[in-house]
Amino acid sequence: MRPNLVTALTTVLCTGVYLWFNGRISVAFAILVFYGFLHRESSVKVEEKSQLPLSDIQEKKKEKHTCCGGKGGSSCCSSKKGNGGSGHTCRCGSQKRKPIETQKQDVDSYPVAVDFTQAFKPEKKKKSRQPKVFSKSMPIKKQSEMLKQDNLVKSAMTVSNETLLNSQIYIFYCTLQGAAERCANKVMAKLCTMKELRHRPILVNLDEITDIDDYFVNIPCENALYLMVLPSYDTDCPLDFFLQTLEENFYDFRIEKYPLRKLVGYSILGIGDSESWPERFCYQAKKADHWVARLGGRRVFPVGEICMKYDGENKVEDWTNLFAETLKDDEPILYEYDESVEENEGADENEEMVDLEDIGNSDGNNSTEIKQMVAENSPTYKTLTKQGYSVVGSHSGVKICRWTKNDLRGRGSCYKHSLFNIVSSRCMELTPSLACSSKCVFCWRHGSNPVSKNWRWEIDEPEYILENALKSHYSKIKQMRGVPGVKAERFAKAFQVRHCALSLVGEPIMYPHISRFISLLHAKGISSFLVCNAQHPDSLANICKVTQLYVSIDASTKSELKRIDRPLYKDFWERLMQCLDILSTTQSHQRTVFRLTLVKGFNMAEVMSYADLVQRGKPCFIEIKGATFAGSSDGNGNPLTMQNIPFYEEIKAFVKNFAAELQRRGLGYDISAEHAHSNCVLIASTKFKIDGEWYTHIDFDRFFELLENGNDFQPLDYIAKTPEWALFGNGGFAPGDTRFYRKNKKKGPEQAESTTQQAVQTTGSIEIA
Ligand SMILES: Cc1cc2nc3c(=O)[nH]c(=O)nc-3n(C[C@H](O)[C@H](O)[C@H](O)COP(=O)(O)O)c2cc1C
Ligand code: SF4
Repeated sequence: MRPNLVTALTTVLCTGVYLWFNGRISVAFAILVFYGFLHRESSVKVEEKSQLPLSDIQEKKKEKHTCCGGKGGSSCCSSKKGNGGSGHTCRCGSQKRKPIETQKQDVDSYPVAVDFTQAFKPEKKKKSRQPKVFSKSMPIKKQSEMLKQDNLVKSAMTVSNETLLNSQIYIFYCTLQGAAERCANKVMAKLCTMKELRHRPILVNLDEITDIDDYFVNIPCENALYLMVLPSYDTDCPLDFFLQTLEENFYDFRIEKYPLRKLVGYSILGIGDSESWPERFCYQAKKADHWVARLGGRRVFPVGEICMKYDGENKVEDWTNLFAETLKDDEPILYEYDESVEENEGADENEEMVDLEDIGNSDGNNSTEIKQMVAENSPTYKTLTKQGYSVVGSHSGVKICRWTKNDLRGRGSCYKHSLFNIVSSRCMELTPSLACSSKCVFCWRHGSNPVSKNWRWEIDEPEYILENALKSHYSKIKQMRGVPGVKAERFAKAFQVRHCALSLVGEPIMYPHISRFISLLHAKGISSFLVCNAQHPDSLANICKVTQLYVSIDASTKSELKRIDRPLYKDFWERLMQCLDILSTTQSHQRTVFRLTLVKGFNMAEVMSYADLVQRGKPCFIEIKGATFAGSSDGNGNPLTMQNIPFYEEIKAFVKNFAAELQRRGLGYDISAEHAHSNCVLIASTKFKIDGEWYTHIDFDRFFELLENGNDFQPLDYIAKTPEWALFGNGGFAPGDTRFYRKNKKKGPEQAESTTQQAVQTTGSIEIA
């Protein structure tokens, strides 16, 4: 039964009963009319409800019980008619509703979907837009910790713990042609006139620094401020190594993240040539600026970019004056680095990951990306050619050594003749890599040849190098025909090279195709003497058969080796140890030689630790030679003076001690041969002493025979007897040659030795073959 019918029947029944008991007709009529009115209202509502779907009905029921949370609106507990109602107060805390028109405007101006999930969380503190200012009292260490935590490394305001005027300014420069040095001196002169500066600036040639990390990982003092005067070169230059080191330090996980944060600040003055290199104008100064900032440096003055072509020095003066003014201002500085440089880094990294062998096989299209080691228009090229080198291709060099010239004139061969039977007039001195991974103090390099840990240049094919090296060598030999005293027979034979000393300068084993190159030499009947610096164990382990394999042992302890070789690798000592192990295992089939170059005051003190190295590497021979003078210490990064050059007597004393120590340990070595003229003595394994006679010489014909046979062979398989004149105690000068003495020098054994000393020293040259 429908509810309104029941109500109607009940109403009519009640009205009838009321009239039965004498009720008044007018009242009964009024009741019926009132009922009729109510019935009509409720029927409309029931009709409306019956037209809604069930879900909507349930929704409406829910709405009824929802609290508005104090916001008001259609679901408000106080609202009777939803959105249609107006003007009443919400009991659950809602404010008075706004008129509909105002509501409409608000809806338009808010996001359509509002996320209330955060609405009841505690309100977040708004991020301050003010840059952070580190107060002076905050220690630097704490600053850097804060920066790490806050990730606030790209941009922040900084002040230093020290005033700029109280800083110790270091003016670094790097130069090839002298302009940067002149500018650095100018800056120095200006700063020295500043009375407010409390410390006199210090001028430092970047190329003379033994270890860049001494300044760019560790800081020399607490109040250091760096100013760098840097040129740019689009060819290889020493600055490449500096920049590479900064970058490597940034990515080196062993190094504290922001080592240069300890600086009071830094600024860079770039010099270049905007007319000739518009695209790359001052690019290396900008790169240095980027990496110093990435390493935590605080730029106190913008990078100078000065074109030196016109009026450069005056512009440098203007920049310096502004820089000097800035030193008087200790206001906070915004720390930032240039992110655009970083964006390109990915590309660079990918380039570096290109397989070296692939580079060699490429069609040359990479030339825009991969530089030439020594490009024809580079300052290095000019320096090398001035010094008599012929640059072959882009990374190899040949030079006729002075012993080759001497031998052509019948004045004696180099020490390798008396020690091993190499004839100097038939020897070509060559390097397939002018670059090196060390900066030895006795090297001729004068700070201009490329340095790098690994190969990162274009690669020339071995065939090309050999063909052109021989051409260059022969053309230099040809020039000798007019020299007085040249012996016709030796001159003719000199056009058939029989030996190749792979040393000269640089590090030959860095050349990626070194084994192929050696095999080409052998195919032409040229014996190979490969000298390596014991820093590339992987290449050493893979090297092919060599006539004689040298490893330079320039010092016997880690600290001495660091001081004398100035190696680029941080793990240089471990690398040396690995190389020694390779010599005594994988490469024990080779005729191996330790080469010691003795430098007084650097590496002559210890024989015990040298003996340790011999015990480990078990070489066939130990060649001990006094260093020769490579020029003054004046500006070329070479700290040696004449005081560091040992006399032959000192060399002999060292060798005797050394041999005695080896014998005391029962290692089976003894002194065998010498070449007094070169301050050189040979200690050999007693395996090469057969029936009481030394066999340190090489039978070259036999060596090639064995190679051709293709079977494995050992050093003892191609030995020859050491001639009498070469044995230790006999001087090592070959009969048939005429000893040449300089004017006003007396003859005789003792005098001859000291004359040698003088002759070698006055030439200022260095024989490292
Ligand atoms: C081979 C060569 C390459 C150069 N490459 C650039 C270059 O890429 N960008 C630049 O701004 N200047 C370049 N320069 C100009 C030198 O940076 C400029 O002459 C500078 O003053 C040399 O400084 P230095 O005399 O101290 O070596 C180059 C100069 C030479 C000789
Ligand atoms: S010094 Fe070296 S390059 Fe010169 S002749 Fe001797 S081995 Fe050859």
